[in-house]
Amino acid sequence: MEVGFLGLGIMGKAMAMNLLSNGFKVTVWNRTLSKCEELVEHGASVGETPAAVVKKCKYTIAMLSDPPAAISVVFGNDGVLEQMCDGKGYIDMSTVDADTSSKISKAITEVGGRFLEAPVSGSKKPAEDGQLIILAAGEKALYEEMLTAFSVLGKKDFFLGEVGNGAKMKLIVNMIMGSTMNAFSEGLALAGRTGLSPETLIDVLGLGAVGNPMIMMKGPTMLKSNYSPAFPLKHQQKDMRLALALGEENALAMPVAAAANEAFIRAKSLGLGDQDFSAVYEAVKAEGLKQ
Ligand SMILES: NC(=O)C1=CN([C@@H]2O[C@H](COP(=O)(O)OP(=O)(O)OC[C@H]3O[C@@H](n4cnc5c(N)ncnc54)[C@H](OP(=O)(O)O)[C@@H]3O)[C@@H](O)[C@H]2O)C=CC1
Ligand SMILES: O=CCCC(=O)O
Repeated sequence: MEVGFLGLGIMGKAMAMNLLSNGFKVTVWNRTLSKCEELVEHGASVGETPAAVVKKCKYTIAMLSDPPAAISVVFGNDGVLEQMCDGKGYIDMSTVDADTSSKISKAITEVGGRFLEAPVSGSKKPAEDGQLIILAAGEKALYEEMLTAFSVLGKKDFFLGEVGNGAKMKLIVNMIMGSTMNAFSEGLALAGRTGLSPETLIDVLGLGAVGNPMIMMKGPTMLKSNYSPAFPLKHQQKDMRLALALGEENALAMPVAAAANEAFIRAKSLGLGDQDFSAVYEAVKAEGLKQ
């Protein structure tokens, strides 16, 4: 199977690499073209533009940072739409809101193309290991044609129906994750302020129901102030913002998520946007202290 791949950030690079090592022919493009080089060393071809990739490949996957990036790669100069035509499939795996996904779907299908949104749960390591959870929605037949690729990229996929449902599910999952990370950070900070050992807190949590995989994996690195990015904090804040908008559209107040969003905004303002999302702990710890 020959696929195009647009966007070689933390996730896209690992996913494209997985496809290559599982026998797929992959043509890659990245806005910063130099990031294609490592993939080329592993057998990928390079498309000079998103349009060139779509022209060459029947199926093109995108893994881009946010709604403006997803829109610009499709609608911009030399973008996906310029070569989209009958029978070609576009699979957007970026985390965006349902409106962005629907706008892209409409434009693609109006010119005869086929569209699937397929955001993922799971971070850098699951992407490297092919253990993502894929939340697909859109054209069912395209979903079925992508199952071979999805089985390489992920450990489980869900087909959730019409375009927008994958985006909504993904935002809800990440809203819960961001809120949980904030509650955990406050717990660690409070343990420290009260003279208790944060390490012991993690041990206690690990023995009970609250010690989920995220807490047990991130806790020790947070205590070492190691925030090498797996999931950049700026993307977590984007997801909180988009989830809050989804809540508002559905008349659901979400004060816990709103407070977590504020903490991520504060962390960004402290220059932590490119660090792992667990760096919100630094912003929480700094609260109430003289900067
Ligand atoms: N990291 C994670 O754990 C997970 C991330 N996600 C989601 O996956 C997506 C990608 O995440 P991740 O790989 O971590 O992000 P990165 O920040 O590492 O990569 C972002 C990618 O988007 C590209 N990009 C950004 N802006 C534009 C633009 N205007 N035009 C074209 N390309 C652009 C970047 O290109 P360039 O290299 O030129 O900057 C890069 O390829 C996001 O939507 C994120 O929320 C989902 C699950 C897990
Ligand atoms: O969107 C990022 C999700 C990260 C994760 O699921 O661990």
